[in-house]
Amino acid sequence: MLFKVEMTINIPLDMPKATADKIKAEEKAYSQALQEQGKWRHIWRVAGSYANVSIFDVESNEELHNLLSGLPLYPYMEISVAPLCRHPSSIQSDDR
Ligand SMILES: O=C(O)C[C@H]1C=CC(=O)O1
Repeated sequence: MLFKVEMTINIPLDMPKATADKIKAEEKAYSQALQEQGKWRHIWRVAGSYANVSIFDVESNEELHNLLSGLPLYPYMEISVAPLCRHPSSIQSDDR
């Protein structure tokens, strides 16, 4: 199941830089592990914003929820999720 996920990050201004840097490093490792597993298919920075648009490929809504709620930056994110399905005009031979 494919989902578009938009994440906007709002780290509190009073969070110490060392703390923020640690959480960001954990987030990067978590994200890259999921990308290597094929679950986090795409991640794009939204130009001009501390936000990303991502594509996830998971087995269920529950799996997506568990992955997203495990993000180290999750407490500081606004997240929106949209389910995706195949576009009838797509020339791709599969959903990749
Ligand atoms: O920077 C972001 O967009 C937030 C977050 C998502 C993946 C990652 O490495 O950081």
